[in-house]
Amino acid sequence: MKEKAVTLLNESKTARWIALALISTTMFFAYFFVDVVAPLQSMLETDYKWTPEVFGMLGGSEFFLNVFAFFLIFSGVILDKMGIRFTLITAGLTMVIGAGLKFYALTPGFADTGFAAWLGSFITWVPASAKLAFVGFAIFGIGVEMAGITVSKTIVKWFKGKEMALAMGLEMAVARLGVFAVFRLTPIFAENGGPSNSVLWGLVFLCIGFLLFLTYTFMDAKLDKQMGVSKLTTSPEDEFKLSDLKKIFTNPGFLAISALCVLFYSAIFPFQKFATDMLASKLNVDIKSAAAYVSFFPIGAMILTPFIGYFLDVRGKGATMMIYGAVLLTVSHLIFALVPAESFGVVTAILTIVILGTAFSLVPASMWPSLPKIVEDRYLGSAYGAIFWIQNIGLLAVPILIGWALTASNPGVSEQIAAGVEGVKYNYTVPELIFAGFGVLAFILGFVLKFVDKKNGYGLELPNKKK
Ligand SMILES: C[C@H](NC(=O)[C@@H](N)CCCCN)C(=O)O
Repeated sequence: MKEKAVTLLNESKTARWIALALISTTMFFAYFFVDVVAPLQSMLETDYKWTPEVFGMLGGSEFFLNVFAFFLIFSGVILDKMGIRFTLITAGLTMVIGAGLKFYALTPGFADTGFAAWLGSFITWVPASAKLAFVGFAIFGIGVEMAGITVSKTIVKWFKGKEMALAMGLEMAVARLGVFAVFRLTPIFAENGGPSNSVLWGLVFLCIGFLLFLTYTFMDAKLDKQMGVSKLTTSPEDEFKLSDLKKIFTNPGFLAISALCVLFYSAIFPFQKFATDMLASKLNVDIKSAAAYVSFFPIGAMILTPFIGYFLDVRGKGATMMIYGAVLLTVSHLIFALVPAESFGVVTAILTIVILGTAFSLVPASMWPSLPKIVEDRYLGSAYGAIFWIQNIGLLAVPILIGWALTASNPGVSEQIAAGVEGVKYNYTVPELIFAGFGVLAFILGFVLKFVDKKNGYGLELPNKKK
């Protein structure tokens, strides 16, 4: 009897783009929540007595448990052991719980409790609301990074051998749109109810995101059923083993790409936190205008990333793209560092941001689809977890390094600002040179990656799409 051939769900273009839309929309909401209070620094200072230091600590708390309690490593292992559906639901719930705690920290309901009084009784320069918000944001941080690695593995599952880099590029573009949306929407939400209203909206969005993840799991279950994936069909050699972690951390391709990743992202995300003040000081404009220039950065990356992804799918050249990205990263930070303020106008600022935005498209668009070429599928989740963990160490440490370098290279400036002296500004030459230094190291690592690729035949320069 002739067996009926089953057309897999991921062979249907419509089905795989619907799957992508479901998980990407949740990442939009997740990235929205990451920066939900970013534009509200002064409101938080007035309404909740959060000093700039306290505000800065909130950013670090997102990475705290992932780095120090190794949650990102656990998340990768959970993903490989328990599968995509379980991990997506866990990630979605963790984000909602963490966000809920952060919202509660900002409500009068919490401020009136004995718990708040107790939290406020030690390390008194950090208000109780901030302490609870740190805990909530650290829990949310576990969820958002877990979601990030699971979404990457999901895209590989649906798009490998097809439009994989384009799909990853589109997912990142949608996530970057979330960062843009936050700068537009959060101030409006806060005008009608303060920072807690903005966080409440972020929480509502995350609940919708959780439902989208849940909807996706039905598609995932159907695909697995068609593929015949079950505990019975998975042979022991296909299963993830804890010893695979050793394989990941001794894989030369993984080590090279992780080092490139931490260096590159250390000159991107931490830069974003300082960029507004840096441009305001260099251009001698107010914070609002400087922030408007900086908002071109995620938007530029958002527009370019899918195009670069498409190019990588049909033409390849992933490792070369990462080298070009590192060059552009270095050039843009050198311009910020070395062009004197007298010759640095708005046009130079926007052009430099466009160069940086191009780097921010080239490297992520080629880096994330490269990992499945370097490691085996059965431990791909752990590999994404491990690379994010290494990256998170940089994202936690570099803002502290930059803050320290800024203070050390501008003696007396913070004291004058605190005393209300008008017209005093930081000079960002040293921090910008540090960012440029990361770019130079990333450039060297790009060549190391190209070398190990040639030696081990990963195929990083080959197109993703099978003809
Ligand atoms: C896909 C990649 N995501 C990450 O690198 C995350 N580990 C960090 C997200 C931090 C958000 N502030 C990316 O967005 O390029």
